[in-house]
Amino acid sequence: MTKSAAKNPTPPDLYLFLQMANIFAINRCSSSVYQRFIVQFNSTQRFSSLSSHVSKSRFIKLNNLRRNCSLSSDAAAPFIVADDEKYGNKQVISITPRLYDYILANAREPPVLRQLREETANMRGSQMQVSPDQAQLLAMLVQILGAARCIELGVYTGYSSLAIALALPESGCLVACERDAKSLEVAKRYYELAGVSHKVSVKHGLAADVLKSMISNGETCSYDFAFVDAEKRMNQKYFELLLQLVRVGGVIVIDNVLWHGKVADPLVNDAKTVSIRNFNRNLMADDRVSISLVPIGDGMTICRKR
Ligand SMILES: C[S@@+](CC[C@H](N)C(=O)[O-])C[C@H]1O[C@@H](n2cnc3c(N)ncnc32)[C@H](O)[C@@H]1O
Repeated sequence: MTKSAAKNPTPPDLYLFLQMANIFAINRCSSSVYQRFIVQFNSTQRFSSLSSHVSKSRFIKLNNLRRNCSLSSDAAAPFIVADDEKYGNKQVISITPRLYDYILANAREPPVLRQLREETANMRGSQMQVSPDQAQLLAMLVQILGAARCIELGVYTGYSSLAIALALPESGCLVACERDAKSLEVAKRYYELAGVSHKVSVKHGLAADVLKSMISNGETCSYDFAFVDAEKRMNQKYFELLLQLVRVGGVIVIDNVLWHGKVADPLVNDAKTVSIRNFNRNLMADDRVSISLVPIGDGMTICRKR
């Protein structure tokens, strides 16, 4: 116990607050999660004087009391879990806005992707787009695999599919599946602009139906890479169909597996969150694939078919 903690012993409510705060802080310290936590804590009415006015910097400082953290006085500094046996004394950092700016400044984004991102920024649903660092990871996976045949479920205006298409060889192909015709028009325009439309086979329809028809067409085990970013409650179904379409050694990447941190929050039990949580749990036990959950963007799990 530190000297100051000994002088001012932590009241039980504050201790509870700090324990809960720690749970959130080891996830991404996004302001939305943080704000929700404050709202939930407020609703208990047991600590309103603290919770209604606590600032993000205060939150981190409070947290700091309970852990041995390395933290600069700047509230924008990342939260670092250190010297904690629960985490094997590893350093695990959260992504603050300042650190995220740095990550984005170190992500390479082709000018045509940037143009698409900027055009989409004013459109409804633009927050659904993968981030430039995620797109860079997808392109990297395609290149490492030497992938020639890819599938994407959930195109929206085409940001992630364009990143994949740009990484494919000239003879490569991407089956890009989307149910919304309007956003597909934007995607098609950018495939043209980027000179990759010959690589992209656009499928306007429901993802599961498109996958089933590909299986019926005898395309099983003929794809190298798939990216899943469509209806979240359908992830398990998509995964089962994609396992048939992807070859051994091929890769399936699923987006939004952290679902803004809600999967780790036992108080959140809406249908989408429960579905993603169950999907993640099933994947853990699925020995048909090797897996790696990467905390990039909203969380992506990379699965390699065994
Ligand atoms: C998260 S967004 C995709 C974002 C895209 N990957 C990008 O980076 O720009 C999800 C998209 O999936 C589409 N979608 C949702 N359910 C679908 C389904 N059952 N079949 C096909 N597309 C679907 C939505 O219309 C939406 O455009």
